[in-house]
Amino acid sequence: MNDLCGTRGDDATALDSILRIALGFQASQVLFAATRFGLFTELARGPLTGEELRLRLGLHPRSVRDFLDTLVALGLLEREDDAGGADGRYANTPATARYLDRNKTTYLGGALELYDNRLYGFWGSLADGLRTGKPQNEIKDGGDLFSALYKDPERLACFQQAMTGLTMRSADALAEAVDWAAHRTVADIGCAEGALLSHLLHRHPHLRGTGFDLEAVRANFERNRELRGPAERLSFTAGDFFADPLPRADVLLFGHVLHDWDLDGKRTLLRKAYEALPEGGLVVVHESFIDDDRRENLTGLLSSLNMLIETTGGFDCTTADCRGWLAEAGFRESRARRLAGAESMVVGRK
Ligand SMILES: C[S@@+](CC[C@H](N)C(=O)[O-])C[C@H]1O[C@@H](n2cnc3c(N)ncnc32)[C@H](O)[C@@H]1O
Repeated sequence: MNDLCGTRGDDATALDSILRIALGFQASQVLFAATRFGLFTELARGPLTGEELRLRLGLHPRSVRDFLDTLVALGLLEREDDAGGADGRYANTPATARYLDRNKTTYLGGALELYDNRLYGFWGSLADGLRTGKPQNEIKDGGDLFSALYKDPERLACFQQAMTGLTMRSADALAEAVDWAAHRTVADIGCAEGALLSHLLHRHPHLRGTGFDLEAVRANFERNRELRGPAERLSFTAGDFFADPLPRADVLLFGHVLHDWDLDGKRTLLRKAYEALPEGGLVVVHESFIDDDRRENLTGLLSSLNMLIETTGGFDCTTADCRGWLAEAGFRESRARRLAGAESMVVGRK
């Protein structure tokens, strides 16, 4: 009989990997707590001993060493041990310095705050979602995700910052993967704060850009434009992409928008993009597309389950699915390409 004391080496590895998945919530909570305490922002000023950090963050002495060394083991902090046996000093890694310091424009913490405050709890009822096919968030009893989120300015701001942090992963890759020199105008449909547009316009000074999103987003967009610019080439158009025509531009971007909607919604948006584009114009869809074999891109697959939790009909798709819908909408050619990490894009040419 195979009991825990008698597991062989390969069984133990298999068991470890099951346990790592089962206890994944522990690592999430360690990262959420560190973000909530502002630990990475504190360390952005320079390395600190465990005791210095404890005092700055107002933590109890009992588990602080375990907490900090867990972050080291997770690859989220570095620790330099003092040769003389005194307290080691903790420092950010290059990645946590870049993405988890609240004072940097590359801060991803908005997304972590969203996962911590909203998704962590909602995912506790994934099984109910799988049984009923219904969302498990604020719209559990009906309604639209964005109207629900945007009723509360704090939740709106948190969601928008999260979107910025997530989408900026692909900003450099997008600036390079499209032949921008052949186009003069770009509109980002469902642009959120518009950080991606700012980046593209700075990288390509001949481009003019329009952000298109719900009226509720305007103030955040304008604040972000003041921060990042370029104000003279970047405008905002308020509208509802199902009820209103899309803005006319040479290139239309859809970032993490298609996956929010059911198949009819996706097809409608691509058809409207076709209508708004000139001959030779491009539609660029970028999100965590699932790999065509539906085995590898765990981020894309989990994102699709997240659409079950968050929306009434949304789901993530493969690049092959998206290219098929582009062909149906009339686009004469399309191509797919990896961007950064789990993100890819599909480009269709009218
Ligand atoms: C998941 S976010 C993606 C934001 C951004 N494109 C990105 O990649 O991070 C979806 C965006 O679509 C906007 N949106 C939702 N419904 C909309 C509608 N009916 N018309 C226009 N924009 C809408 C939301 O306000 C939000 O900014």
